[in-house]
This record gives sequence, structure tokens and C-alpha cells, in this order.
Amino acid sequence: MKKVLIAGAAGAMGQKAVELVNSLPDVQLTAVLAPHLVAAQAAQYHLDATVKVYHQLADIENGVADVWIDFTLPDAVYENVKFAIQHGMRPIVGTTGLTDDQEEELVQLSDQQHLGGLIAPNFGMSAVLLMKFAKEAAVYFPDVEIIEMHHADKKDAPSGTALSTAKLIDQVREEHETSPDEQESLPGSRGGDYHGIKIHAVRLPGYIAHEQVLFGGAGEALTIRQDSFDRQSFMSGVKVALEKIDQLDHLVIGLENIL
Ligand SMILES: NC(=O)C1=CN([C@@H]2O[C@H](COP(=O)(O)OP(=O)(O)OC[C@H]3O[C@@H](n4cnc5c(N)ncnc54)[C@H](OP(=O)(O)O)[C@@H]3O)[C@@H](O)[C@H]2O)C=CC1
Ligand SMILES: O=C(O)C1=N[C@H](C(=O)O)C[C@H](O)C1
Repeated sequence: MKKVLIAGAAGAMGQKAVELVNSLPDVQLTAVLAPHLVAAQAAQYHLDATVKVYHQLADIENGVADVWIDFTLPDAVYENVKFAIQHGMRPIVGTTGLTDDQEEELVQLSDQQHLGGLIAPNFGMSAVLLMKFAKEAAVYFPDVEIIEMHHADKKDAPSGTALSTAKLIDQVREEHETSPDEQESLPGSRGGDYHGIKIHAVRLPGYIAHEQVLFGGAGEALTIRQDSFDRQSFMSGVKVALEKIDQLDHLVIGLENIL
């Protein structure tokens, strides 16, 4: 039986992860890290009496779990995952906002500890396919912009998925000039800029997680779009990660690399 700790168990994604782990026969939820969850709320969050509730990293006991699932916040994820690896727990990380340097440090640390894991900016199949198709299209359409749309509570911008999409496109598209004399009469109007790829982040109630990649060519355009209408859409990816985690001998970046 694989023992699992969920960090961020009281959050929107953490609650879905608790439901998933509770539904699987060969894994057991043994602990959660949830800073503000009090004992009286445990049942409401589907945590049975055997689940240990920790409020801070320092309290977590050795051996409490084999796997660390992280759906927390951009400013917490690095310390959490470092702690997990240092204490022998294989990380499955959905939290976005890790910098390239932090990701690299965690990969090195997991190599030193001979511990595999996964960091995935998106566990949804539609987003994984969108990124794959966008990378393919960018070879033929180097002019591209990204629009991501999320719920109003999202803390980070742009989304991890949008940033990953831009990085994948950047790997394949040919060097080319963007309009050098462009001027913004309202600062920020043209969006964020990743190596010349504009990223626009929309935050509105009613949305969950959506992305469009717009390619423009001479007299034609191509739009690739994905929509996550429900957070359940991310759970099939987390389930695959749980199934494969023991076979990973490296900290893998991207769900597509374990499918
Ligand atoms: N990879 C993927 O497929 C997906 C990734 N995400 C990402 O997952 C992350 C979480 O999203 P979401 O669930 O919507 O966010 P929420 O704000 O709903 O939940 C975040 C949770 O993290 C908890 N938390 C805050 N600080 C810490 C800490 N230091 N240690 C442990 N827990 C902490 C919060 O607890 P409290 O409120 O008590 O402070 C809260 O319950 C985001 O980065 C988001 O981008 C989201 C969807 C899909
Ligand atoms: O915060 C979210 O909701 C999501 N975050 C991830 C991201 O930043 O890409 C994945 C998905 O877009 C939902």
C-alpha cells in the first residue's frame, strides 16, 4: 500500500486529490498539510480519523508517507517539494509558479537522493494535447500569441500552462522580429512577453481553466483551444502519476513525459 500526503488538502484542487486518493484501492491517504484546517473540519474535507493533519512542514514526521502530492501556492511549493525530497517522499507537483532555477535545483536534489517524481503544470489531457499541437504548429506559424482564462481566485499570472506552452513554442519557432516601433498608450495592453511571445491572462468568475493559442499567417489563422470546465478533468493525470511514480528514477517535468 502506497502512503500519500496531500499538501493543500483544503484547497480547490487539494479536495479533488483527497477524493481521488480515497477512491483508489492501492493507495492510502495518511496525512495532509493544511495550514488552517482544524480537527473539527476533518470529516467535511473527507479526512478519516486515521489521517494526520499537519499545519506546518516542521511538524511532519519521518515515514508518514511515500508520496507527496502538492496543490498549494506559488510561494509555498518550492520549500514543500524540497522538504518532501529531503525526507524520502516522491513528489507529484501540480502547483504552478516554480521558477526555472527552482525547478532545476529540485531536479538536482532528487537526483542526489535517487528519488523520482513529477512536476506537471497541467494534469488535464486537453491541455497536454494543446501544448503538443501548439509546438507542432509553431514550426509553420512563427507568429503566435497566447490567451489564458482562469477563475478570479487564481494567484499566479500567467498560468503555468501558458508559460509552458510559450517555452515549447520557443524551442521550435524560427527567430523573427516583432514590430519594433509598437507603442502602448495603455501600459500592459500587449500582455506579458516570453522571448517575444505575448501572453494575455484573463481572470473572471465563472471560468475554471482555459487556453487559446492563436497563430497568424499570410491570409490565414489557426486557433488551438482547450477548456477545463471542471477540476475533475485534472484527476486522470494525477491518477496516472500515482500509478507510475514508483517507476520514475528522475524528477520528470510534464505529464506528457510519463504517458
Ligand atoms: N497542475 C494542474 O493540473 C493544476 C494546477 N493547479 C495549481 O494548483 C495550485 C493550487 O490551486 P487551487 O487548489 O485552485 O488553490 P487554492 O487557493 O484553492 O488552494 C491552495 C491551498 O494551499 C494551502 N496552502 C497555502 N500555503 C500552504 C503551505 N505553505 N503549505 C501547505 N498548504 C498551503 C491553502 O491553505 P489555506 O487556505 O489554509 O491557507 C489552500 O488550501 C495553484 O498553483 C494552481 O495553479 C490548479 C489546477 C490544476
Ligand atoms: O490555477 C488553476 O486553476 C490552474 N492552474 C494551472 C496553471 O497555472 O496552468 C493549471 C490549470 O490551468 C488550472
